[in-house]
Amino acid sequence: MPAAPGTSKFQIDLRRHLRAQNISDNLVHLICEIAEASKYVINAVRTGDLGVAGTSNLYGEEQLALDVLSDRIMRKRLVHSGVVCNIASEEMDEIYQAQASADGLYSVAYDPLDGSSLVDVNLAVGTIVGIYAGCDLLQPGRNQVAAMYILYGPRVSLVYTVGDGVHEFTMNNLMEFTLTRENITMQEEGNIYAPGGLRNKYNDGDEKFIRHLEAKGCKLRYSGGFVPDINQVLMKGKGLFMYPALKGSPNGKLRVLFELNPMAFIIEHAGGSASNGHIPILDIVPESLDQRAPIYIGCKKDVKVATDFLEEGKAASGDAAFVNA
Ligand SMILES: O=P(O)(O)OC[C@H]1O[C@](O)(COP(=O)(O)O)[C@@H](O)[C@@H]1O
Ligand SMILES: [Mg+2]
Ligand SMILES: [Mg+2]
Repeated sequence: MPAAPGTSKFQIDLRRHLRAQNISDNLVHLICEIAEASKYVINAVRTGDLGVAGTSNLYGEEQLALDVLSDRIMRKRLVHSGVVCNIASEEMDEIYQAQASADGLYSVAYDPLDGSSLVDVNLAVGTIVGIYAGCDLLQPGRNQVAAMYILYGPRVSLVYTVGDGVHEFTMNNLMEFTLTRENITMQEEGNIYAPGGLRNKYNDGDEKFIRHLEAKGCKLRYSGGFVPDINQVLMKGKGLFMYPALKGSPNGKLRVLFELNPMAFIIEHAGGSASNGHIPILDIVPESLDQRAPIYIGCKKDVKVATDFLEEGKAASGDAAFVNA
């Protein structure tokens, strides 16, 4: 008996898997379009110009040619998908309206190439996407209807959730994404940690937390790429990634809309948790496109221990500023 189209004993493709989820045809189409766009991003990463673009993004960070090219690839695909209302990108200064509000449309917040500065040293990078129903992009991340990332590593993988399990697809020799892991789940606690930022700028609670992890014999696994570092915690199902508030940077470095919300949505649906140190990332009400927040994300127990150390550090220092951080 031949396998049904799109499936075989070994291969279930992305579109077929999405169609089995309880989501609209427009959302199936949108996620497949983003997957298609990633094939052009891969080509740019593998062969594109590594120089600077001569421009900067809304954070004042110098844009690489790859940032601008990846952003253009993603935006063009989203506009032509016909199902997108508003677009926000880490590489654009403001919201881009693809079409006026109408029923059945979605809005997309994305980082087209996270970790782009790692390409010239040949480390893994990725694209991060959060999807909302309708036209409002300044919503709490808990309102996302889908989140996904594409990881450009030794293998190209795509991870998505529409709120019913977290699933991984890997690109095959025909550049098709086929199912490789389904309903990925995190353990309660783990033994790896990815500590972002300069340690000499850590606040007391975070410094004590790291020493606790080292005393426990946890393994430091940090590449400087948010997507591969999160992917490692997710696929091993254990450990946590953190990019805390730093002395002089009370909101850390990573961006709520483009990086934290999509990853927090994925990790929570895999049974993990994500906090800014005080509340779940997904409960933050974004006030601006460029909003940043500290993040502790991964196994539930590991995140809880991190926030407990933060509370202790806050109480011990009694620092009013710290209390309100
Ligand atoms: O170099 P640092 O300060 O540890 O920051 C690393 C973090 O910054 C990032 O590289 C930011 O990525 P982009 O600015 O390229 O989007 C993350 O991928 C990573 O987690
Ligand atoms: Mg980024
Ligand atoms: Mg980026």
